[in-house]
Amino acid sequence: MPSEPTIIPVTGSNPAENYDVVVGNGLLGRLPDMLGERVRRVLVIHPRALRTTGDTVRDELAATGLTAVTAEIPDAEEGKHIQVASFCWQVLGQNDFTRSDAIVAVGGGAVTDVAGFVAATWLRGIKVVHIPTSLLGMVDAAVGGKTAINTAEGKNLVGAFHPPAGVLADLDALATLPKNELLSGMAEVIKCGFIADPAILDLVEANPEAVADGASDVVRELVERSIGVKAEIVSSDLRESGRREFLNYGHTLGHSIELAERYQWRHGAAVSVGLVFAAELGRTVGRLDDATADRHKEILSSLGLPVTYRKDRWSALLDGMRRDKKSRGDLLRFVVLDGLAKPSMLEVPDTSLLFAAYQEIASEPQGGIRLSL
Ligand SMILES: NC(=O)c1ccc[n+]([C@@H]2O[C@H](COP(=O)([O-])OP(=O)(O)OC[C@H]3O[C@@H](n4cnc5c(N)ncnc54)[C@H](O)[C@@H]3O)[C@@H](O)[C@H]2O)c1
Ligand SMILES: O=C(O)C(=O)C[C@@H](O)[C@H](O)[C@H](O)COP(=O)(O)O
Ligand SMILES: [Zn+2]
Repeated sequence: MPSEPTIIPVTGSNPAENYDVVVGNGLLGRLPDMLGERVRRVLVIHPRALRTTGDTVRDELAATGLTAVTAEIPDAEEGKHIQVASFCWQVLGQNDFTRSDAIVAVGGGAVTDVAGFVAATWLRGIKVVHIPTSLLGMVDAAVGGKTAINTAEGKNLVGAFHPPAGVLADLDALATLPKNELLSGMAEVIKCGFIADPAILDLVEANPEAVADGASDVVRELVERSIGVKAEIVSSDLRESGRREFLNYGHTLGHSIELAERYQWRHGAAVSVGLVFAAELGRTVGRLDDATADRHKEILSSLGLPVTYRKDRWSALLDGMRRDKKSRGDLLRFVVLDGLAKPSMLEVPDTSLLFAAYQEIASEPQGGIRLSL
């Protein structure tokens, strides 16, 4: 017997920004209702790797009488490029998409980010529904309305806040997700554990095998708890004027590593190192206790996620971190913990503090683990 879906509501400052994140199995039949009655044309954006899934979604929509077309885009970070957005704008234009039409994103976080960006910009904003197919997409990228593409200078440097009309997190998709991708998504799950819901950490530590099995009840509970953390935070601060910054825990260094690695590391792998760095920074400035700081390295490495980064890249990493969105002028700002589930901001005018924390995670150049396909 398939279990009932769980519905996690996200609210905005006006009712047009309210939507549901549905978690469960076999959810595709809910898509037409989520799109709403006025939609006539739908563009399904998917990566090459998920052509069959994209076609299934298109056919399902066409069977309900909608005009449904697909746009196949490059896989992973190669999709988060201005030329890919431009290609999607061209498809929308050639198919006469109006303001009452919609986009459906089918794929991992890279796809929901770029498809969300296309939806935010086409005619200054049309509806988007996300169908995340990776763990990371389900627990993080598809929820909250941040959309983005990368530029040569860094990660997510161009984007908009554009909440979806709904999210279908269909756990059946995890059946084909490679294990390293599932574990990469666990970095964001663990982030949620450290910033807001320590029960997540207990669950991961108590169930090492189930965590690596996308069909397990433990994974479902982790998905729901992580979405719960994100939904609660973005409902109170969609445009990141305050506590939404806490969701960026581990990302200041993480994004800089992704750039330094020319996006050959998965986001979750880079965030894993970034989380350990942020914990060391918290410890270095005397805010975070040893046990909680050490727990970062222990739990992430128990999943095979990387917790060190090559020591010869510091200067490039520092350069990349200056372009982090939390920076203000010359001032670098980091999310640190004052204790478990007590995130706060740390302004760092003196980069020697950062260098000291970096020494705690620095390894010989061959020491990094590559979590890419
Ligand atoms: N907008 C946000 O709030 C937010 C939050 C977190 C991360 N992100 C972004 O999300 C991206 C990372 O997302 P990701 O980890 O999903 O990476 P991804 O989208 O690059 O997908 C990883 C790989 O998994 C494959 N894949 C996805 N679903 C699959 C499935 N069901 N079966 C088989 N293969 C599948 C993809 O084709 C790709 O090769 C980054 O660009 C990151 O910046 C955005
Ligand atoms: O939703 C948020 O806010 C986050 O920071 C979640 C992050 O996991 C995510 O990677 C996000 O895309 C990072 O945003 P950015 O503003 O640092 O580009
Ligand atoms: Zn992230």
